Amino acid sequence: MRWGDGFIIVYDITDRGSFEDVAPLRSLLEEVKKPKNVPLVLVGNKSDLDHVRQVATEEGERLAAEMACAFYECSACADEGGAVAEAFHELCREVRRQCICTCVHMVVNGLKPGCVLQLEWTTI
Ligand SMILES: Nc1nc2c(ncn2[C@@H]2O[C@H](COP(=O)(O)OP(=O)(O)OP(=O)(O)O)[C@@H](O)[C@H]2O)c(=O)[nH]1
Repeated sequence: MRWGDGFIIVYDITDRGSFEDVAPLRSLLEEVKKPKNVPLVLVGNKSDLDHVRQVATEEGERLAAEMACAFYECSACADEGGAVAEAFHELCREVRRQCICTCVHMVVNGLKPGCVLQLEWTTI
């Protein structure tokens, strides 16, 4: 988990336990990936199984708002609306936004002596 410019946290909308694991997982990410504000997208998977849903869409939206990240519900099995691809595209956009913010911050505040600037992202 030490490598990665951005992360998608996926829970299963039919499994409340997986939703409850999101917040601790996010805290762990923030701890491991310093500085803060890791580019993140929250995804509720298995939206085709609405009849056995245990997590409401609004709960996912609320958690994403608390985590200040984008939120999608999708189905890996029936991705008719293209939400899976959109979640990945949004993560790439967020990585770019934060990369630009880091550059602006360093230009405004100056590079500290001995500071190593490593910027990298992968084009998909
Ligand atoms: N109906 C439905 N099934 C899915 C979806 N995504 C994954 N699955 C199914 O869920 C099962 C577990 O999928 P895995 O990819 O192994 O994921 P996992 O992390 O082991 O997930 P769980 O076993 O559900 O905790 C498989 O049978 C998948 O086909 C989805 O969007 N909709």
